[in-house]
This record gives sequence, C-alpha cells and structure tokens, in this order.
Amino acid sequence: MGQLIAVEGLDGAGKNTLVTELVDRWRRDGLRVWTVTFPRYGESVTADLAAEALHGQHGDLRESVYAMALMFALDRADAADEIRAAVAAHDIVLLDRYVASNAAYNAARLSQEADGEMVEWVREVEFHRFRLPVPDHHVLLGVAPEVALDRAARRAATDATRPRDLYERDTDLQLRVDRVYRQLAQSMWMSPWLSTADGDPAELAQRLLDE
Ligand SMILES: Nc1ncnc2c1ncn2[C@@H]1O[C@H](COP(=O)(O)OP(=O)(O)OP(=O)(O)O)[C@@H](O)[C@H]1O
Ligand SMILES: Cc1cn([C@H]2C[C@H](O)[C@@H](COP(=O)(O)O)O2)c(=O)[nH]c1=O
Repeated sequence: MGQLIAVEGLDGAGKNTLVTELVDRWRRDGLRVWTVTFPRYGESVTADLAAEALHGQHGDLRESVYAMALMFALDRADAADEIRAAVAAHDIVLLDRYVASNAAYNAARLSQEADGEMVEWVREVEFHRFRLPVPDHHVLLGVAPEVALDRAARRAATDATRPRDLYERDTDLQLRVDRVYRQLAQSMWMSPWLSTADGDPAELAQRLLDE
C-alpha cells in the first residue's frame, strides 16, 4: 500500500508546480508515483460545470455554496475507485487539491472557521457517505496570500487559457481561505499536515518520506 498525500493551498500558491517537481524527483529515485489534479477538468462533467459556473455560466449555480461544494465532491466520488487502485499499485499517490479544498473554500465563503458546520458537512459527505480514502498526509503550501494572488494574476496575464475565476478575483475570500487552511493544518484535520512556506521540493520530498 502506498502513501496517499494531498497538496493544498490557495489559488496560484504553486501547488501544480510543486507536485510536478515532487513527482519528477520521486520517479527519478525509482519510486512508483501516481498523481491526479482536482478538479478533473475535461474528465468530469461536474468539475467542468463547477468551473464554468465560476466563470459566469449556469445562472445562479455559483451563488449556492452547498451546490458548488457538491459539484466538486461528485467529481472526487467518481474518482474514488481509481484512487484506491492507485494506492494499491504505487508507492506514492499525490493529489493536487482534494477534500480539504472543499472544506477551506466553502467554509471561507460562509465566513466560518475550521471548526464550523461546513467543514463538518464536507467531512461527513465526502469521507463518510462517498467513502473517499483519507489522505495519510496533507501538505499545506502556505505562501503568503499576496504572493499567491500575485502569481494567479500574472498567470492570467500571460496565459489566455487561465483567466482568473470568481474565487481568484476575490481577495477577501482568498484571505479567509488562507485562515481556514491554517486552522485545518493546526488542528491536523483528518491526518497529519506538513506546512511549507516556500515549497522547497527537495526538503519536502525527504520530509514526507521520513514521516
Ligand atoms: N516558487 C515559485 N516562484 C515563482 N513563481 C512560481 C512558483 N511556483 C509557481 N509559480 C508560478 O505561479 C503560478 C501559479 O503556479 P501553479 O499553477 O503551480 O499554482 P497552483 O497552486 O497550482 O494554482 P491553482 O490552484 O490556481 O491552479 C504559475 O505561473 C507558476 O509558474
Ligand atoms: C477541488 C476544489 C476546488 N475548489 C475551488 C478552488 C479553486 O478556487 C477553484 C478551482 O480550482 P483550481 O485549482 O483553480 O483549478 O475551485 C473548491 O471550492 N472545492 C474543491 O473541492
């Protein structure tokens, strides 16, 4: 059985960059690594509908916090068997965003804290009803919110395929998401959390293997 690791953080924090570096590093070291990014755009209808809602489509769908959370959760529920099979066949399964994204963003949308109703609802729906595997570790890429916001803005300016969505344009929301993420990490929500501010892949790769 491999280790299931979820990488979390704000929009533009650098999760995808970090995950790519960790995967390359571990594969060079001969480890069997499997990875997936959530939302699974292009593979999951509910992921695509949620993204389209965050870019202004589908009427008032985006206004319902619970509906948006459910769309992202259904994407993961559909991938649960694939994740379980990957854990059985690999040394490391690395997830770029997972259930904690739903907890952090939707608690933040409702101005709740990590010990509030939304985080508990996400836990109950995703881990209990949908039976999603619980990560062995979470990694919080906790770069300062202003850095993440700046990276997301620069990416949008240089990559026409990545315009900022509703959440990425909402500075107050990102600040609240950051707060909930730090609370989730502090309380070791669902499993141990490693926090890193700069995402040094060499150091992080070793820390995760040492755990
Ligand atoms: N350590 C870094 N230093 C400077 N720029 C970085 C760093 N890591 C990532 N970036 C840049 O910041 C932008 C966002 O990075 P990336 O796409 O990896 O973030 P992300 O957390 O996966 O974002 P999202 O959740 O919004 O998809 C990219 O343009 C990337 O090249
Ligand atoms: C997986 C997931 C994501 N979100 C939020 C986080 C982002 O602002 C958007 C889209 O994700 P991306 O990394 O920018 O592609 O959706 C969420 O609220 N709940 C989730 O489960």
